[in-house]
Amino acid sequence: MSQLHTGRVVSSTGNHCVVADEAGTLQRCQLRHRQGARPVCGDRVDWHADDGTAYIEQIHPRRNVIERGDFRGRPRALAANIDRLILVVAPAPTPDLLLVDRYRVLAGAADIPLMIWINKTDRAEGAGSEPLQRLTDQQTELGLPMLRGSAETGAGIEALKTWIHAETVILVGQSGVGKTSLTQHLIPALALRTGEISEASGQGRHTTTDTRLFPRPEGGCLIDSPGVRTLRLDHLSVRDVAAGFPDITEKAHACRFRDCHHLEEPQCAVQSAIKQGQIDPQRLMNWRRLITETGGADSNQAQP
Ligand SMILES: Nc1nc2c(ncn2[C@@H]2O[C@H](COP(=O)(O)OP(=O)(O)OP(=O)(O)O)[C@@H](O)[C@H]2O)c(=O)[nH]1
Ligand SMILES: [Zn+2]
Repeated sequence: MSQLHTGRVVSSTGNHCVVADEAGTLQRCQLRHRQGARPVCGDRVDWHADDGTAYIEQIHPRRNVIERGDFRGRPRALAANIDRLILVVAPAPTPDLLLVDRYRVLAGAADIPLMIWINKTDRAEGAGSEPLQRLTDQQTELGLPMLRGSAETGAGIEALKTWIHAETVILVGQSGVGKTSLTQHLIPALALRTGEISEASGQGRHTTTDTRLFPRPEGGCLIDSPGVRTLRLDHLSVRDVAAGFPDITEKAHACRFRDCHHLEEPQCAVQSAIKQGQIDPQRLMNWRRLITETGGADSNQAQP
């Protein structure tokens, strides 16, 4: 048997994938065994060449994996062995706060720290919008990291680089917020296609259609992922949702009823915290919605 090589998956279609070695040399590989886990972006794999074809022999155990629900709600792995999830938002398109909460839950369930990067600070449009303000207030109240800047002007990028340093970081978020532009800015040698509308060709926007990992010259890796409209979390548990809402979960301990739904029960500590401006009422709405989606015991009463 020829030599066994080890590398990191930079892109995958399931049965086929591209693997990078330490030096960044790319190798197209295919799966030897069709059963079992499919390699995803960020996986470490062993491969070896056989009759001119490179085969994946095994996927190394994953430190963590980001899974989202497919159209039927079944979990689908998106990326593995991630150090940090960067949720990119922008003044425009308007931030979707339910989507933000979905990502907070997803990151918590995979045990990956989440930070928010507010992009396009060079643009006036939408800069003082209510959703963006709410989002930053929430992030501050939750004590979670947040940075801002521009992939266009480079503002704030140095601070972002300090955060990323040698980590494997995935950029996620709505379409058009600037994930590919940021990737481009952080790895200038790349020539990626961003959602610029080409006047000359009139062909409209190019958007990212697959998840791809790019090693950074300074160390670490950046994963660019396609923009999403929503994120299904049916495969997660009520406990995962609760962990994504520490503000609500902590207050709920002081509710009079242990099974309080934080609706109109007397002495509800969550409702009091909302009245005192300590919790954004939208967080409670999103909590209820996600608890229902994950099939919580509360589901029949926790309808929004
Ligand atoms: N003014 C300004 N425009 C930006 C900035 N970042 C990205 N854009 C523009 O926003 C548009 C969308 O950028 P992309 O990088 O393609 O966004 P994306 O998040 O990768 O989008 P998808 O691939 O669809 O998920 C492009 O026209 C970019 O030039 C920024 O910081 N400032
Ligand atoms: Zn309550």
